[in-house]
Amino acid sequence: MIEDLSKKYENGDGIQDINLVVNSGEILTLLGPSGCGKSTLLRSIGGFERVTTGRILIAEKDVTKQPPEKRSTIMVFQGYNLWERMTVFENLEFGLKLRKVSKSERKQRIMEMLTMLGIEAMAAEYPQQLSGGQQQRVAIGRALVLRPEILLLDEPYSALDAKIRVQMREELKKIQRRLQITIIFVTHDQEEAMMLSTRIAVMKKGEIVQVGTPSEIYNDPKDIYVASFIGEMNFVTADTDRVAAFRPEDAHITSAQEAGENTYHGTVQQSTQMGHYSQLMVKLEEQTIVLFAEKDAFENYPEGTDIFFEVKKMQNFIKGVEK
Ligand SMILES: Nc1ncnc2c1ncn2[C@@H]1O[C@H](COP(=O)(O)OP(=O)(O)OP(=O)(O)O)[C@@H](O)[C@H]1O
Repeated sequence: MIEDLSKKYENGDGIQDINLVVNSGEILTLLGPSGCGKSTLLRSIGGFERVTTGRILIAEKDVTKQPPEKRSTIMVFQGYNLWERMTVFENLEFGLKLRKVSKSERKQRIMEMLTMLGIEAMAAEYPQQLSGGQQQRVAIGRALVLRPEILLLDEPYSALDAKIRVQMREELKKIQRRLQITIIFVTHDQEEAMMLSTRIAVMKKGEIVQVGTPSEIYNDPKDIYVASFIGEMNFVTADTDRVAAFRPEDAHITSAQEAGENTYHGTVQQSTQMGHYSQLMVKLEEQTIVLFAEKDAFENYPEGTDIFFEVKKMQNFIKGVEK
């Protein structure tokens, strides 16, 4: 649990007014653009920052002033920081030795962990002999073998290519379920957050703006900032203090004859087949919006075509709160 936490660097940057309850056994993602304070919050939880105000409690114990090694958290940093001169086995063994775990138990725990991560055959190899994905597994294994209550991951997949990232996320979810561990995960990638999280905390300029399940955040964003950060959102009509918005999938193409109350009319500016669907960029009077349509729709609506579409679910936001 985090209470009224702030961390101010000397230059005035940092995080403030952070209140957050992390539930045991969940994957909570801190999501936001670069510089919004995700890593600062994660490092504070892990004990790597001296916080300015507020408290951090883990299982009701106040750990705010405790060093990292006294906390039941383990942090995996972005660059993994594997020890290059140690084998994979030794990388995992180091922390166990410090904790005075017996040799036989060390071996058993390490081999169990490597097997769970599918890298048991690499136990005797050195980090630089491994692929990026394998190194990432070693870093996670090195943390998990110490059996933390909370695993802290700072953009762990940012160095991996798209396909491996997806695979790693699935693996992480499986491991998390199996070990029933709590994970706090930092990312700026909204798709990654949607895929992985039990809940997402969306951050902006050092503060948390909304916390909720992926579907709560997606279906009921609190303000324009959250709405535009997660998924596609079209902002259409605006009166002096409100903006109306809809997701591309909440609109469907119709015709002039069928036009009803929530029907809009525009001109197709760009028509693209995206794979299993078509994407149409449509110019309205003032804005350009995005529509999704069935796979072959791009052929029926080439650039320059007049198009009518009906919006099924419109959301309203107060203007200016995104600033
Ligand atoms: N050690 C530091 N000293 C001074 N300012 C810092 C320090 N670390 C971070 N900051 C500043 O604090 C703010 C939050 O940084 P932080 O790294 O937590 O953001 P982030 O959301 O994790 O972004 P990124 O994904 O780029 O790491 C930024 O404005 C950053 O420049």
